[in-house]
Amino acid sequence: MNHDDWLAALTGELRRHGVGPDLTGHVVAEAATHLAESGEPPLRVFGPPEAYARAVADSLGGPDQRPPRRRPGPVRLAAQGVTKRYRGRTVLDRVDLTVRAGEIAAVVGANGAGKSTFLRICAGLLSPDSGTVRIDGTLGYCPQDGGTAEFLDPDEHFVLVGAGRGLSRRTARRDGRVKAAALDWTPPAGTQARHLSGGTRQKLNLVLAGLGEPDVLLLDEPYQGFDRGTYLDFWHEVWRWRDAGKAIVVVTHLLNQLDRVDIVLDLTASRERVA
Ligand SMILES: Nc1ncnc2c1ncn2[C@@H]1O[C@H](COP(=O)(O)OP(=O)(O)OP(=O)(O)O)[C@@H](O)[C@H]1O
Repeated sequence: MNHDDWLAALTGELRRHGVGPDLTGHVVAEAATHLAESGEPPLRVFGPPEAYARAVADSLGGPDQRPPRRRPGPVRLAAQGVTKRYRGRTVLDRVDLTVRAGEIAAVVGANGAGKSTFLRICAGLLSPDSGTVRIDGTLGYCPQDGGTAEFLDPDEHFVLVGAGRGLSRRTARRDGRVKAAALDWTPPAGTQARHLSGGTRQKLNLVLAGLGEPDVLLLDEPYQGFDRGTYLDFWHEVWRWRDAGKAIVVVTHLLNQLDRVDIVLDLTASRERVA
């Protein structure tokens, strides 16, 4: 089944499941973008259109559809009125987000909606034009790409980042390797990051984000380049973090993940609302 046939079938299935025309258009456009970017066959990326449409429809069904979880704890991340402009163009307009210990928030929106910008502001790497972000606790950040040092091998990354989080060399290496194993990855000793595949570098990025068990995890589309098995491992790791009382923010543009999270911040919708 080619991309166009799959997208046409998805459109029909979404409508059959009672998804409205606007949201159907949005979901189909997102899927088309992802397919174009990944270059993979649609059946491999999303599965059969009827199953994907059902998952999307289920994810709109409200809290009953979500996996059971413990009661959330104290507020770990509080973003209020975050506004960012680039060359006079408003990318983020008074965005609010509150995430408590034991909660997962998804930041969604079309390409260019400002998801990465918002996460970089939350990570303290970028200043907002107005608004505030308060983080209570330690922080781990997994960038969309480029978070690794080309000439260091994975163990050297663990030691370097671990040192910043107060871990001894030995503990950092061990923690890094345990977290890598959760993603079904054995870091090769002596292989510099520049020689790792894109998906493997993302695994390294993700392991680094979680090193030392920070209280708040900011993950910017961390699963890009992951194969299907690793992708599932990734969500198990995120749920484990949630059960351990972490506050997690995951940037994504795949709507079929929304039933896996507790809070959804749709930046497209927020911009449309204030327009
Ligand atoms: N440093 C910058 N200078 C000017 N414009 C920028 C800068 N960084 C981002 N932008 C613009 O701000 C908008 C939001 O970018 P951002 O990367 O946050 O979006 P995104 O939602 O993460 O997109 P994607 O889904 O493609 O990753 C885009 O239009 C982008 O071109």
